Amino acid sequence: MIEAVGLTKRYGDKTAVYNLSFQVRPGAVTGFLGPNGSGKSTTMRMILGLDNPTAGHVTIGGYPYRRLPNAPRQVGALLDAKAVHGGRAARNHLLSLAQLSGIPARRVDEVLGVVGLQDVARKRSKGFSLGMGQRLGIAAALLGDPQVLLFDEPVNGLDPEGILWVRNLMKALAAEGRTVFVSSHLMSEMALTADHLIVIGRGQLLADMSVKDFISANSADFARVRTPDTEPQGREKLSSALAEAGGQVLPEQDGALRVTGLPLPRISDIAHDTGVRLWELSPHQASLEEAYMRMTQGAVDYRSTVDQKAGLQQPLPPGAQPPMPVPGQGQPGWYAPPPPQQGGPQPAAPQAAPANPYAQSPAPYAQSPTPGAPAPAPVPATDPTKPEDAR
Ligand SMILES: Nc1ncnc2c1ncn2[C@@H]1O[C@H](COP(=O)(O)OP(=O)(O)OP(=O)(O)O)[C@@H](O)[C@H]1O
Repeated sequence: MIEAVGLTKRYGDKTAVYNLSFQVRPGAVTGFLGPNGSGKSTTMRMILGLDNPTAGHVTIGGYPYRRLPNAPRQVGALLDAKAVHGGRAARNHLLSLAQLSGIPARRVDEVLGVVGLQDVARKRSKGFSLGMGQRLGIAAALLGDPQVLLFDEPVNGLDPEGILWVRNLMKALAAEGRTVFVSSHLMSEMALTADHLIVIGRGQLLADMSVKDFISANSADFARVRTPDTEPQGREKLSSALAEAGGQVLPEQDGALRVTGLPLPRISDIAHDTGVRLWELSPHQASLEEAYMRMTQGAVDYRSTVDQKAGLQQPLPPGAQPPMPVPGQGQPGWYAPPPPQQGGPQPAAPQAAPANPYAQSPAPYAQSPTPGAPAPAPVPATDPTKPEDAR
């Protein structure tokens, strides 16, 4: 098991990871999600003892990585597939790693077979495609037959067959009782691969829960309603009637309406009463992708101006910082409407820059996983996560 407690990393005045506490348990694939620059790689490097935390600590099987007995046999990692000596043949690269860790040469041939590189084993890796490089990195991670595996973006550059192979490999490793911690940007892939999710934004924990709970906690059930394209006035009439009845109505890009807060039979009755014909009335639940977008929308460091122009993101006033998202409280956006207001938290209204957008209370789904675990680092009076530059 991997356990992080109050993990914090600062580079100068940049806080890459702040007060992160979580556990990664054996026998499951745990997905590690977060927008670009949210601190995933930094966290993985601290787990592997490649970076020292500024505060807090992280252990594997109860030990910091550097004090773990026989670490290469216990922990395998793929961090950067390009970090290989390109002039060396794939097999020689693995052989040198094996020799350093006292792993027999036959294991090298075994893992080459597992990742499907046996036919190019004697070729120099500098000629490898991105996908072949990923496979070689995965082979290196598997070399010591470790119980704990970390993969940073393992499907980068893989074709659909390669992605399926990685998915099955991760699941098989977890089914053998191993601890599998895998970062990815591909939400749809995580939905198919991971059992559990740890989501971070700007270095802070946003969610620590099963994939199923993540979706139901963050996604909103909604109805898609479509009126005949030839009758735009019917669409307007229905929108007003639905809003009057307490529904929230948002236009979809294809001209349909996205309605929350009203059950399907009620929508049907309202359409009937207003004399509007329907071409579609269908129930939907936001996907993992949508739930993730909703949760991290305020924690994205880099966003395209084109997204704003296309209405995919709420434009912010000049110089304003987006508010940090609070799980369960959606932020207005194109991806999914706010959840129905049934006594739950009210969705956040579009906001100009709050005085201190990052000084939020802990996310409701991000409690420390271990009751009685050591208290995380105290929150300093100054805001440590404030980015150096306005993005
Ligand atoms: N060695 C370093 N020196 C200074 N800043 C760093 C260093 N390493 C990371 N950072 C900063 O810390 C933040 C987190 O970076 P990190 O690479 O951990 O994010 P990430 O979630 O892995 O991003 P991505 O998904 O884009 O790979 C970023 O703002 C990054 O610029």
